[in-house]
This record gives sequence, structure tokens and C-alpha cells, in this order.
Amino acid sequence: MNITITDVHKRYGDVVALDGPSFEVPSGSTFGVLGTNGAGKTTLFELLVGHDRPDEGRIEVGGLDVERAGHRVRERVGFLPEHSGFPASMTGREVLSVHARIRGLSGRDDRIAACLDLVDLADAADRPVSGYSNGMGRRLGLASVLLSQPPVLVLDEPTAGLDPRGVAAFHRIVERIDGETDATVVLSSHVLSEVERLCDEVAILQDGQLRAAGPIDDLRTAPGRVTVSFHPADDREALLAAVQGRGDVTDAGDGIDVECDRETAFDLVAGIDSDLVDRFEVREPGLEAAFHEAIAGDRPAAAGEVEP
Ligand SMILES: Nc1ncnc2c1ncn2[C@@H]1O[C@H](COP(=O)(O)OP(=O)(O)OP(=O)(O)O)[C@@H](O)[C@H]1O
Repeated sequence: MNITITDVHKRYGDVVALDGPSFEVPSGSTFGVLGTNGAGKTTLFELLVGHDRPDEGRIEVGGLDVERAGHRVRERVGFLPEHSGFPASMTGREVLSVHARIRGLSGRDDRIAACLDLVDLADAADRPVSGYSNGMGRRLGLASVLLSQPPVLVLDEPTAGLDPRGVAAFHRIVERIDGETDATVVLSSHVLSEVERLCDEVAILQDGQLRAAGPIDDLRTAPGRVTVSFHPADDREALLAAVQGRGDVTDAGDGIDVECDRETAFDLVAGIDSDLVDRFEVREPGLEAAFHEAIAGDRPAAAGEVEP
């Protein structure tokens, strides 16, 4: 089931949380929403799952407008918020049983067993939740979302705060969902390697605006950037004048950094006394390079574009 986000705006008082991003999440994909802190990821998810309304713009899930058909959309979308808790004295199975009853699901016992198995909690199902680790709690949260087999799953920073084993276990589950179901999975994360591993496509947000969107394979071909660091020179002003306008220049006091494309970096090094060059750091093409490139830009991008 596809999702379209069209020119969505949301303010909280004076704070602009979303400033008109538009992009499409293809049906059946695993889609990553990336961005710096405060970029608007959680706000976007709250609007997507119908917990809040946009000030302007439209979000559609499988062709249904979230604002107009909120109830029907909520049946299609399972949401795992960044923080969720369960009554500590209940067992994992009891938690799922309550969720299944509230939703009026049929064949509850079988569904619960299947979901516990999928999230690898079958062995811990009859232990109180108070004894669960963070990772087990997150997996139980995911199991409760999966109970009604929603065609769309929205996971807000699902691996935040988990240890490496917990992260790896969660990744395996998302990969199973990807391989064994037609669900469209939208997740946010600050860990680019995780997104690179799990996702087919991404949208990169900054300050509520879309900076880049598209298949990871397309975005990661963005050429890598280079940082050239210069020692403080005797004639600092002359060095600054020589690098000015050649890239993003940072005058850090103990040196001067220039972040630029490869060609400019080679030009700079050729044209300046090589004794002054302290460091030449190449960021290889990849999602990380695309991410930094995208958030270094100062204007929003159209979907499918990476902005320098
Ligand atoms: N309920 C709210 N009231 C006021 N401001 C809010 C509210 N929710 C979000 N904001 C603000 O909107 C902006 C976007 O926040 P949001 O939580 O969507 O970002 P995020 O990308 O999820 O950030 P993070 O990666 O830190 O979780 C931030 O400036 C935030 O302070």
C-alpha cells in the first residue's frame, strides 16, 4: 500500500515542524525517514498515523486521505511510537491478548502465537514484562502492532537505545517482515548503516523541509565530499582569501577546514603551499555522503534529487 505526502505544513506556535515536504513511499517498500534532531520526523509520523492534523497539505495511505478517512486509515496503519510501555505485572502473552481483544480480532490465540514467534519472544511469552530487556519490550511493542496484520507499519526510531544484540535482533525481524509480507514499512533512524541495510528508499528532512528523496542506490552515487584542513598560516588572511568561495570554509582558530567536491580539493592543494595542508579527508560515495550533502544544502529538494 503506497503513501503520498503532499506539501505538508505543521507549526507548533512559532516552531515550524514541517515546511512542505512532498514525496511518495512505494507500496511494499521499506522506507527510511532520516534527518537531524528536530527535523520533523516524529511530527510527520504523528500526522501519517492520524494522531494530529496538518495545517496544510495532504497525506494519503493507499489513496485514502488521512484527515478525511482517519478511522479507515488507522485500521491500515500500525504505529510503533518511540516510547511505549506495558503494565509490568502482565506477561507478554497477556499484553497481546488485551490488545487483540480491544481490536476485536478473531483467532486471537493463533495470531498471538504467530506474532510472538515472529518477534522471537515465544520463549519469554509467559514471563512478566517487568523482567524484559529494552529490546524485548520493543519487540513486544512490534508484536502488538503486527497483531492486526496492517498493510503499513510506521516505526519511530525502533532501535534507539538498544544494545548491539537488541539492534541485530530487531533488524532480523524487519528483514523477515520485508521478506515474508507485502507490508510497507516506514521507519526513522539516526543510524545510516541501519537504514542502508534495511531500506530501499529514503527521504532526508532538515528543518521540516525535504532535502532529498529516492532509492538509496540512486542517492548513494552522489559524489563524495572532501575536507581539506590547513594548518594556521603565518599569513592567515591570505590563506582565508585563497580558500574563500571554494567550498564550506570553517575558520576554527587552530586551522582552517574547507569542505568541497574532489575537483576543487585537488585544485586547492595544487595552488597552495603543500606544507600548509594538514589533512585531506575523502568521504566515499554512499548514503552517509548523500546525507551530509543533502543537509549541507540550504534549499529544499524535489523528490528524487540530492541537493548540494
Ligand atoms: N508538541 C509540540 N509542541 C511544540 N513543539 C513541538 C512539538 N512537537 C514537535 N515540536 C517541535 O517541532 C520540531 C520537529 O520535532 P520532531 O520531534 O518532529 O523532530 P524529529 O525529527 O523527530 O527529532 P528527533 O530526531 O530529535 O526525535 C522541533 O523543533 C520540535 O521541538
